[in-house]
This record gives sequence, structure tokens and C-alpha cells, in this order.
Amino acid sequence: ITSLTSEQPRSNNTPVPDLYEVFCTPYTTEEVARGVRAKQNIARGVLVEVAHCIRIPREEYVHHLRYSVLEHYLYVGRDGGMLMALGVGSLFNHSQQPNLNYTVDHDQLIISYRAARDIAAQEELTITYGSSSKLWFVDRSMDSVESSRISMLHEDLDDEAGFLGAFQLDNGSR
Ligand SMILES: C[S@@+](CC[C@H](N)C(=O)[O-])C[C@H]1O[C@@H](n2cnc3c(N)ncnc32)[C@H](O)[C@@H]1O
Repeated sequence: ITSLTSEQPRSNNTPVPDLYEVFCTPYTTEEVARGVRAKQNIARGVLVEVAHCIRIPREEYVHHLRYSVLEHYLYVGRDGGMLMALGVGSLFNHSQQPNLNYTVDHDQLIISYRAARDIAAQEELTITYGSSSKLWFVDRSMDSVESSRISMLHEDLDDEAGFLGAFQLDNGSR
């Protein structure tokens, strides 16, 4: 069965297997601080991960989850709801110059992550949560000094939906 499966063409929404691993970060501040890094070189455009999500209705988010630790793990969903990405979708750390882009399929409750550029083995895989002025933590990523300079230059461009949740609520957008 294994060889049969691997001989079949990969469908457009099947990520390439074994591209990443979870590691302990030197810079985030959780009790167990993790990030995700590449295990091998990844070419630009490669589908790295597909995260199935749990939809959290707006009411549950507003009255419960935003007061919990999960607040720092949620993606913005539809109609004021939020999405909890399963698997490593919830473990990507933030960078102002991320090497992953992601798209949210609100109907299928799926977030797809693709390489935004060529990525070298051992590089941390990162997404952007939004502009640095809206983050709820001190950005300690390796590129944060350079990135805060760039984000100040691009502050006005950063108001799209789809980033992780907390700052958007502070921002009064729901
Ligand atoms: C979605 S979680 C990422 C996984 C998290 N590092 C963990 O081990 O559970 C978001 C949290 O990671 C931390 N984090 C993510 N990116 C960071 C960065 N660039 N600098 C410092 N902390 C970061 C913050 O504490 C944030 O609330």
C-alpha cells in the first residue's frame, strides 16, 4: 500500500512529507518554547503544511477563549469567529520577514502554508502575525531589528485580515 500511494501523483493540496521538525526556540518565552524548522532545503512555492482547524464561534471567542492561553494561538476566522489550527499550524513563530505564506479556506476549515522563498535546511519556518506595533509580545526573532525598521516603513500596508488574533481585537476591528 505504501509504494502504491507514493507512486500516485501528489494532489495540489497534499503537503510534501517530512519537510520540517518542531524544535525548542532560544527566544520565545513560553514554559516550553517551540518553533518549527526546515529539515531540508525547501523550494519557493512548495506546499509545506496543511492544517485542519477547529472553528470557534464569535460568542465563544468573545466570552471565553480570548481570556485563555489559546488567545495567542488563534487565527482570524469568518464572521468574527476564530480558527484553531491543529498540528504545527499553531507552532509557527512570527517574523516580519516570514519565509511562509498562508491562505485560509474558510469553507473547508483549512490553512495552507507555502514557502514564500527558497528556504535552507535548519532555517526556522515563520509566518507573519502582522506589523510589529500590533504584536502582544516583544519580537525576539533573529531578524527583529531589521524587521522593525521595515515594518515601520510598511505600517500602512498591514491591515489585512487573517493574522493571528489578539491584536486585531485590541485594534477594535471586531
Ligand atoms: C502561535 S504561538 C507560537 C508557538 C509558541 N512559540 C509555543 O512554543 O507555543 C505564539 C506565541 O509564540 C511567541 N512568539 C512567536 N513569535 C515570536 C517572536 N518573534 N518573538 C518572541 N516570541 C514569539 C509569543 O509568545 C506568542 O504569543
